[in-house]
Amino acid sequence: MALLDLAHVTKHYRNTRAVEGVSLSLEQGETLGLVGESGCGKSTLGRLALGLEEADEGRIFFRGAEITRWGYDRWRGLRRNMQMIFQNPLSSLNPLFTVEKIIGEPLTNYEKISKEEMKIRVGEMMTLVGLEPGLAGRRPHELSGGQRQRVGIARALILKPELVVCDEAVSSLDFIIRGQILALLREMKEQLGLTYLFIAHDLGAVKQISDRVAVMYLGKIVEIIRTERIREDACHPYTRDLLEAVPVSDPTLRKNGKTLIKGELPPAGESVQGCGFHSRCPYAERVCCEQTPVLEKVNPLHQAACHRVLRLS
Ligand SMILES: Nc1ncnc2c1ncn2[C@@H]1O[C@H](COP(=O)(O)OP(=O)(O)OP(=O)(O)O)[C@@H](O)[C@H]1O
Repeated sequence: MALLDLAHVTKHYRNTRAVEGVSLSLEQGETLGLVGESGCGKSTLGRLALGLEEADEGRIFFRGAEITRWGYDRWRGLRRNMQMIFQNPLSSLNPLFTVEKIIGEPLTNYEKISKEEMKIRVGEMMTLVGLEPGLAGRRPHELSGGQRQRVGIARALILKPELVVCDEAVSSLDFIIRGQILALLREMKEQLGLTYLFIAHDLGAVKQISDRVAVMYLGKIVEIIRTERIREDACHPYTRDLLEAVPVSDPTLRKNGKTLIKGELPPAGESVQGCGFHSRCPYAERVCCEQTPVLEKVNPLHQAACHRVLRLS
């Protein structure tokens, strides 16, 4: 049984179709990467998975139990099992709190424990994520970017959750620190038996940590593929474009989460007839402008939503 299942989940904001009929499963212990350009709906999908947003349509299951319309009290019980690691720790960590208080806060919210026990558990967690004990009394602005992200990770993991959504968790870090934090996330996953939904606009980071990759475009999943086969087998033209954009080592070529893909995204909220990618796709044919392709199996471990690919396979 999957740990998390999303079935035909849709979320629209007033003018924006953020998530459109997405179906996804996360197996216990896997890391599923979710990649796509800024604004394609990745964070909304992550928030829906954690019950931080309510779906307009579709169903969400955790360990087979439907949680789509759970009220606050039932969610509170489940939420300790589901945590989030954010992109910008400086804005997600309370600037007035010490490291110890930030990491210990979920414990005081969910468990009745003494101050001494809290200190011990926070100390253990700090050691686990590679933070010196001497940093316990510091505040977020007194830490480096990498240390702050370690604090965010420690806070997310202190309740020993099962599912962790990492939302652009390494995107604001420089290359070396990014590698260290990815290594830490991998290590924590092994030690604590975690399952990750790893969200990023950068396929390079996603590839380094994920078992499978789900590619999102304009609120829809357009391809799901095992990471080890992505270079060889990825067949959706959008995924191929993302792959082409990966090896760019010159940071000036990749800014603000934008890839080097040609053409513009249709305006947010605009309903697109046919395949959402057709206006940017070099292979688009008439059918692509008229009919929306659905996500179908290319083989048992690979799905794609593309008229051309499905006709050729
Ligand atoms: N609370 C909200 N109210 C209105 N529109 C929203 C809200 N949250 C997200 N959106 C819109 O929904 C779309 C998807 O946003 P989302 O943040 O999920 O995308 P994303 O792929 O995570 O992009 P980014 O990496 O830039 O955060 C965007 O057009 C965004 O402006």
